[in-house]
Amino acid sequence: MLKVCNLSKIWKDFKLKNVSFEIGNEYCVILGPSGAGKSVLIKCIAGILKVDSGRIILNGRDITNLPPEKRNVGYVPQNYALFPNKNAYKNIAYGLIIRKVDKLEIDRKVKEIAEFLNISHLLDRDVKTLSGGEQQRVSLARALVLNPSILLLDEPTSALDIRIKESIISELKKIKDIPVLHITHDLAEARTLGEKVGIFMDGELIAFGDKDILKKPNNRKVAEFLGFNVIDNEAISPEDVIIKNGNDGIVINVIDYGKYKKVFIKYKNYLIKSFTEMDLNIGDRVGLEFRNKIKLSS
Ligand SMILES: Nc1ncnc2c1ncn2[C@@H]1O[C@H](COP(=O)(O)OP(=O)(O)OP(=O)(O)O)[C@@H](O)[C@H]1O
Repeated sequence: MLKVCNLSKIWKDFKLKNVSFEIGNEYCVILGPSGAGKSVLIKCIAGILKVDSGRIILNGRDITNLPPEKRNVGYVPQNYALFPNKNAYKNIAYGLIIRKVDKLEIDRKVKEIAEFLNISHLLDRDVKTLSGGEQQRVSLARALVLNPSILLLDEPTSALDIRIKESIISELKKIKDIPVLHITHDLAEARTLGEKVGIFMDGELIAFGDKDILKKPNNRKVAEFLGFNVIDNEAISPEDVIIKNGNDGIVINVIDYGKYKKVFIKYKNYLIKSFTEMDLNIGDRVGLEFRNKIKLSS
């Protein structure tokens, strides 16, 4: 279990402010826009950045001031950070060699983890010759082979195309027996993987809980970040804005996704987003019905 209590890291132009949350052996996705401080948070937990205040407790052990190698965390950075002059096998084995694990045991562990991540056929390859998705798997294997008490993933799929991304996501779903903390700006990833979900903005964790928080935002900032329409103090998902004949608003933009369209409608002083299969054009007048309104606390 990971317990983060009142964590702060302060620079002149950026502050990570009193971040607190807890995760058990579950998959937690922290979602936030670029620059929110997600990488700073994960680097503090990995021990790459020193915190200014607060505590990090992993399985009951206070790791706040321990060096990275003493924390037993598996950290997969955004750029994978593989050793370019070693093959995949040596990259994966590196941490075990440093720990002076027996050679035969290293071989067994490397092969076992390579099989788990479907990279057995790549072990002899120089990592420079591997694709982004393959490098990503090697980096993941290098972290997992050390039996970490937690896996920290910094935007693990951001550099991958959609097909590779889906296959990495299915590998990530297999990790069950340790907490996984995955940071991303991709809402779809949070929906697919997150058992727990956090929303991080301007250095603050502004929402945290079960993945239901993605469907039921409790405040305006969260609702807007998740793409909800916000009218007065209510949030309405674009799927819950029903377009019909009438004269409530005027279409100001249409994005055609083939089977359906995303439509932007000027309604009173608001810009409303909705999806429709109707054949609408800019300038059309439409009627609107709002379903499943969610009351916002602020
Ligand atoms: N060593 C540092 N010194 C000063 N400021 C830093 C340092 N590292 C990060 N920052 C600042 O902290 C802020 C948050 O950066 P961070 O990389 O955590 O964002 P992020 O949410 O991970 O964004 P992205 O999704 O783009 O990676 C940025 O404004 C960044 O410039």
